[in-house]
Amino acid sequence: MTDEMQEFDPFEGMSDDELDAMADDAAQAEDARPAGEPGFRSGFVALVGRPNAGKSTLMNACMGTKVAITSPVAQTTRRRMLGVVRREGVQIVFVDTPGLHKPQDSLGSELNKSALAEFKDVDVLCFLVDVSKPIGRGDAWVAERVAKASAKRILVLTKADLASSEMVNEQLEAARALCDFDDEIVVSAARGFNVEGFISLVSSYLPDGPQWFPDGVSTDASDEMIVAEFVREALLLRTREEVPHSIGVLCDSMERRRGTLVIHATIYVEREGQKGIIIGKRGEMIKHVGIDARRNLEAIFGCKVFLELDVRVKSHWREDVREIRRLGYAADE
Ligand SMILES: Nc1nc2c(ncn2[C@@H]2O[C@H](COP(=O)(O)OP(=O)(O)OP(=O)(O)O)[C@@H](O)[C@H]2O)c(=O)[nH]1
Repeated sequence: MTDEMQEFDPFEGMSDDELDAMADDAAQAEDARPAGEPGFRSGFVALVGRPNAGKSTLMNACMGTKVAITSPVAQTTRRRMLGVVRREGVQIVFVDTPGLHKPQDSLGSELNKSALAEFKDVDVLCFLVDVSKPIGRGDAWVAERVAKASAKRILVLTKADLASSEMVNEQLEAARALCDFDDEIVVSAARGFNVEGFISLVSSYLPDGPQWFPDGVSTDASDEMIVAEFVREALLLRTREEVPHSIGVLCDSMERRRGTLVIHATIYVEREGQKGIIIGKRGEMIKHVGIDARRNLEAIFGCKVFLELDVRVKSHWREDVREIRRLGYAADE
């Protein structure tokens, strides 16, 4: 670099006020969303709430297809996942987030970080509350963060099929006290009740904008990520107590051979005993996990799948951020 270049100051002669104004302009330009077709609306809509509130089930119901895995096990969702829904003149990009909870380990902290990161980047925040569970301190903690976000806020009471209309009204009242919401809706994703109403409500809060994803793209998840998640779902549905929480899955390879998708995935657990449970007597458990996962993967990929599974022990991986990152469960930096 020459002396002449080192001494060159592009801001020379500008006052502090002018420099501040320039910085503001630059920030605004960065915030500005690309223009879409006239009258087209779009935006990002995060589904947030406590574990098990029904976030993934609602996203799948809106999409009319299963992209996110679901189970009765708390903290099923370990990665933020996008689900794209298209309606006349509008594109909604749903963001399914991990359930917010009191973390017990590094994995839990990463999951919370990953969910909270969405609070500042979306157009609409949907706070999901399970109608069948008493509202507790955990909901209040989430609501406090929802209240501070600049996005539009919608209260979504889920699992309406599990409650009488009296219970729904009581829960609505309790949830309204948590935060000042722009709107509210009661749904049952399992029964399809008000799912279309929810899509319309969310759409009404979206700004003018571009089509963020081309037609035909329904998620940002890679094929490998989908494989790992569906193997994990099959395991969650067949294991109990601490075992489901100790499971991590990585898709090692995927290859198309004469119309068949040949997949190898590794299941990680924390202890030898857990490995034994997952393999099961004479390999029965792992065989059934493989069958369940394969059925779902064949439906998703639309072809025959050959799925090979290994089980390995990785002690205390849930406390090791490097391992958490390797498995894809860490919050983005
Ligand atoms: N009866 C009923 N059950 C539901 C409904 N929605 C979700 N569930 C069930 O509730 C459980 C949790 O649902 P998920 O969609 O996995 O919940 P989540 O909020 O994504 O959970 P995390 O991943 O832990 O954050 C599953 O067993 C679902 O089948 C509903 O509308 N009615």
